[in-house]
Amino acid sequence: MIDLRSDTVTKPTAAMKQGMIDAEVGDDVYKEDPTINKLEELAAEKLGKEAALFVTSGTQGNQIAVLTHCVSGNEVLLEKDSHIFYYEGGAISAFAGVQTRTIPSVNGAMNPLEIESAIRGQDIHEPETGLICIENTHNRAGGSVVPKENMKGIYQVASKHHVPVHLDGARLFNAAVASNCSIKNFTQYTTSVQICLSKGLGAPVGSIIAGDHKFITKARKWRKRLGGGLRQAGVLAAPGIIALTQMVERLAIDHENASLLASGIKNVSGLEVVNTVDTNIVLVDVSKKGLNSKEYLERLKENGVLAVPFGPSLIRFTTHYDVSKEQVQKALATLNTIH
Ligand SMILES: Cc1ncc(COP(=O)(O)O)c(CN[C@H](C(=O)O)[C@H](C)O)c1O
Repeated sequence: MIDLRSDTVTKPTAAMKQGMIDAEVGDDVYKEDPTINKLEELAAEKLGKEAALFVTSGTQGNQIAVLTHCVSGNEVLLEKDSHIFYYEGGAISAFAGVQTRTIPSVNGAMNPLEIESAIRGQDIHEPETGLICIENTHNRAGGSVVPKENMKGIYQVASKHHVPVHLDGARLFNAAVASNCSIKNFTQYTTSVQICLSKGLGAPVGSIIAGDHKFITKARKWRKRLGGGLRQAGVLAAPGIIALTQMVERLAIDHENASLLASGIKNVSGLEVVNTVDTNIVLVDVSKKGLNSKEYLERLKENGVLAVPFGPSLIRFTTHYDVSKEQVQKALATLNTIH
């Protein structure tokens, strides 16, 4: 099977597995796991923040950030197709007791003026705006890079109104590599940031959230309340260290493979690439094949290629560490055989 469903399917490298075996461990609830401490220090430095916290997933990281920034009854401004809104099971309301107010975007970039006009709280009838969330790269926009200038504009508006900004940076390293710039160019315009170790960076488990010391202290308590207190989890932090130190630059290969896939699909009749391929995601409209996305994916699976539905006639291909250029070329040959 050529698995293009998601970069979440990446398996740990041999170096990561060896690191897991060799990891020095301790009880992280007492902050005594040296490998987790090393990962958190490394991540904080790379993200340009005072402190960081190792969490079990991007969803947990995002939800802990909302719980830490907000109080129940707050309103959270976020992009209308963002992961926090679209894919986290309503956790933002279930756990934090906040309401969401979605903002449209162009390829994930929301208009700072539209955000400013949505900020509320002065009137007795209104909820206070507790948080503004950005997503970069933007998954449902096709892995688009949200320009740092746009993030700067949003951060300036948020700061003027004393509202924190949380960045869902599940694929932020993809944005930095695609933009050929330091990740701090993006994180400088955030109060807190979540990055995934377990997607394109290849770690088996986990994410990092980062912010100032006060934020991370509160976030650590929220993680404990959610049953996320880790014990000898250095065995999982070790591959995370390798992810941050050895797996970033190679994301460019995933981007090249996505561009190769997209340009090949342009020659397949009945298929239409609908996103500008900034990073490792290709969105394809299959409606001209006379099939819906689920039917088309079934045909694909029968022929050894996996992808995911992204709408009634839209499918998503995601390139990653475990799919080679040759496998992308094989997948293209398969796409040419499906009618
Ligand atoms: C932008 C963004 N933020 C957060 C998350 C959540 O990360 P996890 O909870 O899966 O670790 C994801 C995962 N995205 C997954 C995928 O793309 O296959 C699915 C949709 O949940 C994400 O794309």
